[in-house]
Amino acid sequence: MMSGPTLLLLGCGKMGGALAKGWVDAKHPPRLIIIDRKLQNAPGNSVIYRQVSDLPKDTRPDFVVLAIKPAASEAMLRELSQHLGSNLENSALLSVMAGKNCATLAKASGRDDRAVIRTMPNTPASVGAGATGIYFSPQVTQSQKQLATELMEQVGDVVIVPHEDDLRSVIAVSGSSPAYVFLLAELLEKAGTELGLDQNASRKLARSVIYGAGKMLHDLDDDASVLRNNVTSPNGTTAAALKVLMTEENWPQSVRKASQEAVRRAKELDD
Ligand SMILES: NC(=O)C1=CN([C@@H]2O[C@H](COP(=O)(O)OP(=O)(O)OC[C@H]3O[C@@H](n4cnc5c(N)ncnc54)[C@H](OP(=O)(O)O)[C@@H]3O)[C@@H](O)[C@H]2O)C=CC1
Ligand SMILES: O=C(O)[C@@H]1CCC=N1
Repeated sequence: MMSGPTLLLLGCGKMGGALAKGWVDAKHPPRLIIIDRKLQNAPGNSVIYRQVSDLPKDTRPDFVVLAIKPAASEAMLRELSQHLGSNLENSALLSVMAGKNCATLAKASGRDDRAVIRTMPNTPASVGAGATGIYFSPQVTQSQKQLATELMEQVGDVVIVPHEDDLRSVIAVSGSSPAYVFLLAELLEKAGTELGLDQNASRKLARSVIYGAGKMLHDLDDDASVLRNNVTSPNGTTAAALKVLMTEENWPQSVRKASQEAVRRAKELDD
């Protein structure tokens, strides 16, 4: 990695906190300055302030990382640009927010031509196993692109997308979807207990299978369908179960509809 950037992280909640934890635990941790109302969320080696007005005025971040709710972002950026003045001149914005496009964020930061890196990470970043989609606005320099890519690669896999709107599809595929996987863990655990297993045993098995299947998908090159077929003995138990799940109106339709709903909501948030 090039010399570590200074990050000003706005918001250290679920996503900002996951990134901060991932970065602090990474091989080349960036210098982390955090603004969050809940002061207790800062991981070790970072500096935290409760609000923009507490930040030293000579702070010169390489990246302002926006991890607050989209609705709060413009006001916070306006306040930051007034507070830091010319010290914000060369900073790029790095948004992880599901909403607010590059142009809106640049404008709120006081410069229409501000470099904006829009990303869509996910909470597995907290354990270095994240997946992030990145879009670079035309103003982002080559060295900013490299720094931002390396930064997100420290907490997982990175995909760079050519169009800003592609980030909505990234939200559907990897931003929101850890929640579906956690839901699957909940449902498997519940099904196991309903079938008579002790709850702790069911919980352990459900969590372990998702980890194991995830590790195979991560470590092996085989298509997911090949891995699925390897489990599916002809006329066996898996075939019987998949007959239910793979019926068009069950998982295929549900996953398609859920993805479309995530994209619809992302469009609403994206003004
Ligand atoms: N959660 C996820 O899995 C993902 C979230 N994102 C994006 O990340 C962003 C944040 O989401 P998430 O982390 O879930 O939300 P959280 O509410 O958990 O985190 C936001 C944090 O910022 C703080 N905050 C907000 N405004 C201010 C302010 N003006 N001054 C100081 N602190 C402030 C909040 O404090 P308080 O609670 O007191 O308001 C909170 O601690 C969203 O834009 C979302 O789209 C992207 C990918 C995945
Ligand atoms: O639910 C949300 O809006 C955010 C974006 C992706 C995951 N969480």
